Amino acid sequence: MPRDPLIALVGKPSSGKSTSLNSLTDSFAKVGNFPFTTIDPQKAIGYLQIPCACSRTTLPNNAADPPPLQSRCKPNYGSCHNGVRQVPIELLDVAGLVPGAHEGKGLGNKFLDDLRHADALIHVVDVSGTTDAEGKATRGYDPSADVAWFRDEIVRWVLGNLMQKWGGLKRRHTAIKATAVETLQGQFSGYGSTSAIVAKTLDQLALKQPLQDWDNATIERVVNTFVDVKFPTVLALNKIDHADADKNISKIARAEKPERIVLCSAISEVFLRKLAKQGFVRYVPGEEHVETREDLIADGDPEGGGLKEMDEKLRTRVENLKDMVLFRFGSTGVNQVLTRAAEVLGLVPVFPVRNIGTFGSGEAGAGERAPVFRDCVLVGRGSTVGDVYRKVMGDAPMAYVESVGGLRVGEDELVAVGKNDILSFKVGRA
Ligand SMILES: Nc1nc2c(ncn2[C@@H]2O[C@H](COP(=O)(O)OP(=O)(O)OP(=O)(O)O)[C@@H](O)[C@H]2O)c(=O)[nH]1
Repeated sequence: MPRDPLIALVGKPSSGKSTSLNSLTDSFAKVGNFPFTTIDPQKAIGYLQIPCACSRTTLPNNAADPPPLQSRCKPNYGSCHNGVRQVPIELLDVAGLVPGAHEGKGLGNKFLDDLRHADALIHVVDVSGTTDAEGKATRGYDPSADVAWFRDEIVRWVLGNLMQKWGGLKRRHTAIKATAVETLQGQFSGYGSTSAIVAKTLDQLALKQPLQDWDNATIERVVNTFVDVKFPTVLALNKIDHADADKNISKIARAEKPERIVLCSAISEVFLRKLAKQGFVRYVPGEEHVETREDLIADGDPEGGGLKEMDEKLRTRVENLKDMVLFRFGSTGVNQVLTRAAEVLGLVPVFPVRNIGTFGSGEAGAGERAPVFRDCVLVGRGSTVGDVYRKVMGDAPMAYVESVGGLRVGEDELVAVGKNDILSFKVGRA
């Protein structure tokens, strides 16, 4: 059965991992329950924001069905507000990595061990340049170096392990006439790899020589590509509120693909949520607008929305944060970090419903209409209808699967956003 996707937060000490994790997990919007039964202390629950199926669907044969489906969207897990759904997703908090980790420096081995479970990484980079490679306080450090050495540590770890065994592995490969995918997967399964991941790695390289003829440079290319395929990474350039951040952001942005980069200020998000909880501001996580009592009074509400008055110091901090982060960058960026990680991972949200005619699951209360789209599961790119069936229904025998309009879909069809992503599963004999 496909397991739930897992995104790991990684980075050197003091880059802001804990603060980022807090800002991602302490969602003060009412988010309800989550579906993961065993929570280990290293895991936390984040909420991925996606457009909900309720925002794009009307009931078949009754396009004008009142009330709109959005008002009846009641997720079992997470929440849905105005068609934006927050879907729970597991995050892994990984120990800080320092250069030399592949030789066991710092918490190196523990870090690399933890990494095996991750499907994608969020690399939290301190873009202010105020911490050195080991996380010690400094000024003027170049954080683009972190991006390079960090990946290099993972590559050297995998490469080191592979080279130790290469001689024997090559002999066995030739003796049993294995394919390159079989031989490499035998070595890479320990990193949570699958044959599909190894096959994709080799496809990308399109190597001409057979495995037994690979030279060291070729093996290194294979490992580099494998690391990119197995650990797709988003760079969360954190601490953008800091005055020194701008020049560092430009340097990294010039060297990296734009889709890999997200700018964020985790501390600003944590601060705004705290102020909102304490009743000083109105703030919806992830949005540009922060409203204070003064703002609301100026807008004509003499009660100032019931918000508390801030002292001069607090007011100045909030105004600075608006200028330095929200106006300049549009938001604190933390929600986009997760959205981008889900994108690089190619996650597809699928909505299983009991009744494909009404999109409902469960019973309506007296005088109420049945709730819709109660469930949403996240599956990886390339997942089939059958994969989702097994994830949701386990080993129960499949009779058939229906998509919108009552159309039957085959087990091998791929699920994709807007296509076969609302499904109803029927158990039993076809
Ligand atoms: N200016 C600024 N400081 C931040 C931001 N995020 C975190 N910090 C500060 O950076 C320092 C380190 O943050 P942590 O979240 O503890 O970093 P960490 O990566 O978890 O550190 P370790 O636990 O040592 O691995 C703290 O003093 C935070 O307040 C940010 O967005 N802006």
